[in-house]
Amino acid sequence: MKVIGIVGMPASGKGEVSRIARDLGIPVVVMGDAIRERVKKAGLPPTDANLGAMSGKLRSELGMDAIARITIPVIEATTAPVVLVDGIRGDYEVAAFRERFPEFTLIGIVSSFETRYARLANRGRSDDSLTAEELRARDERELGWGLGRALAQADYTVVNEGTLEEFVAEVRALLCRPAAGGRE
Ligand SMILES: Nc1ncnc2c1ncn2[C@@H]1O[C@H](COP(=O)(O)OP(=O)(O)OP(=O)(O)O)[C@@H](O)[C@H]1O
Repeated sequence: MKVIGIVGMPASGKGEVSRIARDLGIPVVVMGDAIRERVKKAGLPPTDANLGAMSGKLRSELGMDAIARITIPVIEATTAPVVLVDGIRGDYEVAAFRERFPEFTLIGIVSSFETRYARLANRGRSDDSLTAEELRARDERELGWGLGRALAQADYTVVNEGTLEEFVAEVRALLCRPAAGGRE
């Protein structure tokens, strides 16, 4: 089973990569869904603060690779030859996936703070109404989980500073490359 991981700062374009993969027929497992599910079960609204607190709780109880370990059986259950996993936040998670899936490939998505902040303003998800300070705080929280170290371990890096069309073309080409875990 080939597993492709996506890592990037908040609003760098990871969700767009998932959409492109689905269009190519590659199933996508979103690590954040495990957190959203648990926040919902706890009867809490899916705010940035609640999602962050639940992630922190799982990591402190089960270890820094907790969400990866919760996600591995979900990936395996797809029984697909290629699966994309969205939501990697730390180097411990990368290590867990690399250990379980020898053909694991990590793709890093990179966008500047200004670009990410401008795109968030247009997205309108329930946890998106952020000031620049709040986005900085979200960045800091995720960097604290080892996001920078995970990005540094990427096998491929895509800079997402241009148009969506340019990004889509670059990601499609990458996902179709056999060396990147692609389908051909
Ligand atoms: N190149 C681009 N041009 C214009 N808009 C873009 C581009 N890339 C992504 N976007 C938009 O920016 C927003 C953030 O992207 P996306 O949701 O994919 O980020 P993310 O990394 O999944 O974010 P998060 O970490 O918060 O889940 C989305 O509305 C997306 O459609």
